[in-house]
Amino acid sequence: MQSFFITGTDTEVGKTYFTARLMHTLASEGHQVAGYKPVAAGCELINNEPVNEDAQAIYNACTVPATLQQVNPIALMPPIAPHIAATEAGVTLKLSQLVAGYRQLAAYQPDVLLMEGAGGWQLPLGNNLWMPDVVKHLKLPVIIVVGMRLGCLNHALLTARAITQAGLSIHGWVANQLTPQPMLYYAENLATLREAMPAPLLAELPFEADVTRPLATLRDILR
Ligand SMILES: Nc1ncnc2c1ncn2[C@@H]1O[C@H](COP(=O)(O)OP(=O)(O)OP(=O)(O)O)[C@@H](O)[C@H]1O
Ligand SMILES: C[C@H](N)[C@H](N)CCCCCC(=O)O
Ligand SMILES: [Mg+2]
Repeated sequence: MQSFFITGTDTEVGKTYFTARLMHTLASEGHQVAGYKPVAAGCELINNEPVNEDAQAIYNACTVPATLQQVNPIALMPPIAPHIAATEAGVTLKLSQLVAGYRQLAAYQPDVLLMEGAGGWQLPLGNNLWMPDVVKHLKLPVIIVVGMRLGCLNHALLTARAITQAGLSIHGWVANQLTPQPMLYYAENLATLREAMPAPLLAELPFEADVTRPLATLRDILR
C-alpha cells in the first residue's frame, strides 16, 4: 500500500478536490483506493447524522467498502477551527483514535490510502495535540496542494519548511487552479515555486468542475 498525507497552503485551496480527483483517476486505472478525513468541521444534518462535504466527496471516490463514518470518524457541526468545534461539542480529539481510524481503512488493503488534513499544515487539535503529530506517528510522506493565488509563495515555502523540520518527507506538490482564469503571472509564480520548493512539482490541476473525471497528469503521481 502507498499512502500520503494531503496538506495544503491554507483552508479552501483544493485539498479535497485533489484527493478526490486523484482517487477517481487511480480507480479508473484499476487501483483500489481509500481516503481518510479524520477530522472535519462544517456539517449538515442528513437523517439526523452530521455529514461533511469533504468526507462525502472522499467517500464517493473510495473503491473499498468503507463506511462514511470510517472515512470521517469525527464530524463536527460548525465550519470553524476543529479544536474549537470539538471543545464546543465536548469532544476530545485523541491521537490513538485518529491512528486507529487510519488503520481500519488500511485493513481494507487498498493500493492507495490518502489522508486529508483540515486547514493548513499546522492545525491544532486541542490539548497540545496537532495534526502533524498524527502524520509523524504514521510516518506518512506528504503532498502539498498549493492553491495558486497571490500569497501562495510564502504559504507554500513555510509549509514545506515546517514539514521538513518535523522530520517528514515531502513527496511533492501540486499547483491547483482555484479560479477559471489563472492568477496574474501564473507561469512566473509556478517557476518561482519550482525553483524554491524542496520537492518536485507532481502536477498542475486545471480549474474544472468535474472532480470525478480521471486526469492523465495524475496517473504517475505514485512513482
Ligand atoms: N481545480 C479546481 N477546479 C474547480 N474547483 C475547484 C478546484 N480546486 C478547488 N475547487 C473548489 O474550491 C473549493 C475549495 O476546495 P476544497 O474543498 O478542495 O478545499 P480544501 O483545501 O479541501 O478545504 P478544507 O480546508 O475546508 O478541507 C471547493 O468548492 C472545490 O470544489
Ligand atoms: C471549516 C473549514 N472549511 C475547515 N474544515 C477547517 C479550517 C481550519 C483552519 C484553522 C486555522 O488555521 O485557522
Ligand atoms: Mg477539504
